Amino acid sequence: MTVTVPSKINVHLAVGPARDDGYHELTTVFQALSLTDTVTVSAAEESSLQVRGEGEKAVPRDERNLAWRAIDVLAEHLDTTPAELGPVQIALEKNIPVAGGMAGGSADAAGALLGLATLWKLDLSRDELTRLAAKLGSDVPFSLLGGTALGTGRGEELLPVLTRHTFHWVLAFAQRGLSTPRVYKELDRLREAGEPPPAAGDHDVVIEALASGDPHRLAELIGNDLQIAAVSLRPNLRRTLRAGVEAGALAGLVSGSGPTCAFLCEDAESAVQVSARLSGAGVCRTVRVASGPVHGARVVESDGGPPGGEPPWDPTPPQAHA
Ligand SMILES: C[C@@](CO)(OP(=O)(O)O)[C@H](O)COP(=O)(O)OP(=O)(O)OC[C@H]1O[C@@H](n2ccc(N)nc2=O)[C@H](O)[C@@H]1O
Ligand SMILES: Nc1ncnc2c1ncn2[C@@H]1O[C@H](COP(=O)(O)OP(=O)(O)O)[C@@H](O)[C@H]1O
Repeated sequence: MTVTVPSKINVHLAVGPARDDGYHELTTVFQALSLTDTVTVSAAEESSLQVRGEGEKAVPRDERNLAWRAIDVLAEHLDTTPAELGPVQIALEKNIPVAGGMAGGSADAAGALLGLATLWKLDLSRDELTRLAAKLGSDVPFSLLGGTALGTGRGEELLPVLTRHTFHWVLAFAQRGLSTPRVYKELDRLREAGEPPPAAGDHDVVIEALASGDPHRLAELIGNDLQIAAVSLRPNLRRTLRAGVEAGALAGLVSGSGPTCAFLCEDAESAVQVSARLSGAGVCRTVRVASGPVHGARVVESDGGPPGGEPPWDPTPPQAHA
């Protein structure tokens, strides 16, 4: 059973104060991008986890791996044990940077959940799968859903946003990842020390700009409250952000908690040009071109049965209005 899962960027990320449970209340606009991980799950004699590709050495191979934890979450939901469900082999083909603010671990978790639910022919509704996804992490429900969505709560409460237009992005991967909790803590620290002005404005206008399909309009509105914290921890991100715009992008921002920088480009051709210039600028480890929105976790190859091209749920959930 093979599942592809998108990465994400937050075109808008407004961070509220820390809650009693340690999470921050968010208003965010997610967009799923064409840079994807592939998760393959199969019944095996013995359980195993293989990881190949981008950042493979930095990915945990034990029970800390989010894809692996999907087994425990499914077993708990079914009131059984992983041993009862049977040994499985999980293989991750990674393209999404590890600890890069693009939800790579979340993507693998969503892919494993969908893959295992399909492999084991579990009768789970979309809502059930989404609830299980939220147990694995705040971003995992979005990795399942994909597209463009408004996220609230800790990021797990989603309202899909209808967008007919494709946007073109250039992604600058950094040498090393950044820890998400560390970046949230740094924002708290900066706020205690003097309240940096919010970078993210009003989400409604961002959704309108997405609906208009006009990248120039969107470029003026993208913003991420975590950017100042990521830049405080990695000051050289300032140079990367500047270099993307100098290379011809309309605007750039840190993706989620960073350190990946995402640059919005006028069109596909411009994205290729910007990526070539940015590669030559020597301000990051790797440059990739991606577009969005794309669909969420999707079974692309199943053993025996027809490929489950669409998720096994109602494809038209309620939508936010632009
Ligand atoms: C910042 C964001 C923006 O989409 O993405 P990434 O940069 O990680 O991709 C997310 O909020 C990351 O979501 P995710 O990576 O799933 O986080 P979780 O595993 O749920 O939480 C990890 C830790 O991040 C902090 N956290 C996460 C979400 C949130 N709303 N408030 C928080 O303060 C908490 O310290 C938590 O213990
Ligand atoms: N399948 C996975 N792929 C990548 N990282 C994983 C995975 N499972 C667990 N992790 C852990 O989660 C951390 C955050 O990873 P990731 O989801 O890639 O970044 P981010 O939260 O910045 O989007 C990593 O540093 C790694 O230790």
